[in-house]
Amino acid sequence: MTNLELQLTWEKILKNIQQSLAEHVCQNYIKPLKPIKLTNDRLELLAPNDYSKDRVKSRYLPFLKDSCYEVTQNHVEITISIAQEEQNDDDTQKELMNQQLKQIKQRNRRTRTKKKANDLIQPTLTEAIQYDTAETPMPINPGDKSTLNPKYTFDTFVTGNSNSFAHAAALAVAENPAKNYNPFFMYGGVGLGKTHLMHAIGHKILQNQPQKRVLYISSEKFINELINSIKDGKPEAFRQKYRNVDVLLVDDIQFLANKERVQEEFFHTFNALKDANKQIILSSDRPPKEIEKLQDRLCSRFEGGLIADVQAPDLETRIAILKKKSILENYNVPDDVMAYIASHIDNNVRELEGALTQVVARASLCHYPITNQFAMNVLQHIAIKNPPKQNTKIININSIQETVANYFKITIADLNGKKRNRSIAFPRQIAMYLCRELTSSSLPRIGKTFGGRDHTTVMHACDKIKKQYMENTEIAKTINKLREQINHA
Ligand SMILES: Nc1ncnc2c1ncn2[C@@H]1O[C@H](COP(=O)(O)OP(=O)(O)OP(=O)(O)O)[C@@H](O)[C@H]1O
Repeated sequence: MTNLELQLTWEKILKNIQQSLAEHVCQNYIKPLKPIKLTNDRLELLAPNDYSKDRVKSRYLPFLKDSCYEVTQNHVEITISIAQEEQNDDDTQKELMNQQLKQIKQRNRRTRTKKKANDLIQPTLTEAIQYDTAETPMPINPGDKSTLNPKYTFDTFVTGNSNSFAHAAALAVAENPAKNYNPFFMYGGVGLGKTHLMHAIGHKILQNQPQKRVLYISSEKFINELINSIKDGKPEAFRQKYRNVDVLLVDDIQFLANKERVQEEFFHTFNALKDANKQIILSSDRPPKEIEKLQDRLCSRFEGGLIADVQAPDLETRIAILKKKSILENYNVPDDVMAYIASHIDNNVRELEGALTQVVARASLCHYPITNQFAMNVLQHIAIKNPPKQNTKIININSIQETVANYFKITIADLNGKKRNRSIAFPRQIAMYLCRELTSSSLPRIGKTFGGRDHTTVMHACDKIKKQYMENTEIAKTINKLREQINHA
């Protein structure tokens, strides 16, 4: 089982257990558990501490087992251990943070007042330690692509009205670094492709000039390295690294807001690179003027080059992005499903791609065909912020039974009854299959509604109808018609 599959299955288990346990129990004891491994007979979980572990073991294990069975159809043993390392990591980080804070305070006492040192360094240090305490500046070699994501190139970037200017500007910078547009500053909302374009510029420059030193870095990492270089008493290593590159790309520069000491250092790095005719590329979630407490001298430097904004893509572009992603990832997703997803997630490409991945992963995990209805079910769980805009009918086991019974001119009592002749058994199996496909009901729940049948009967019906759906066009047509009626009746 891949990590993604494990996460998806765990999500389902969580969803299922919410029906049986109080919300505060789920929130406090079940959700903090982390799935490590799931096999046919074993689920390994990590609890955040001893207390949680004991509580879950003594009170909630049967619920976890039941939910696991409902989702996987396997009876599993559940083992819970404590996230020891994370605990240790936390302690170590706190300890390290205190040490670093102490050292920096001591050093600063020599040159600044104690109050100023605290004001300037403390927020930076605390923030840096949240990310990584082990960042130390390593110089970048000519032609080194290791800081670039190979997937983020101009070839894989889809253009539309929302990003055509940023794309054209990025391409111009990549073709002629440090000529006309220096710095190049991109801004826009979350998940709209700024990072992608930055990496694309890096790749293009290295493609044209393989000996260039190109460094992409998030501002968090930049801050970490700066803190560590101060802590280790090696500010030169930091300067060497950043001032010797040909192209410096710093992502999410808005995180420099409020961090005086980091801004100071970045100001000198910026000047050194600009003076040496090196290209600087920056991204932010807002224009320079709107970055809080950004020194005026930095703000005016950021505004001194080319600024491009990236907007949320329109529907056509969103569909094109999903098509591109499907080709790149080898997904087989019908056009109408991509259009459906694109019409429901409209302001974040990362979420858009995430939705596509979820639909594909869940379909493959549950062996369902990818249909609009299936996508709708998945999106209901993940697109809470962007609820489906069109009127969507409530579909449940009863409404499916009603449609199927009408279609085959039998009664709901027949579907739930004991008769096993083909004129009843076949519609019953189709109805079970559609319940599995169009609702999030578990096999046991479907079996129970269909006259108290066992979950294995439902499983058998679903497998059988699915096979026939693939092999027999008449049956496929019937099922498609029924789906249509269930969705629009
Ligand atoms: N126009 C596009 N064409 C193809 N993929 C895109 C496009 N825009 C965004 N993406 C994809 O969407 C995801 C998020 O994009 P990216 O990380 O570049 O966003 P961002 O603007 O940097 O967001 P953040 O502000 O959160 O860092 C990436 O996987 C990226 O490849």
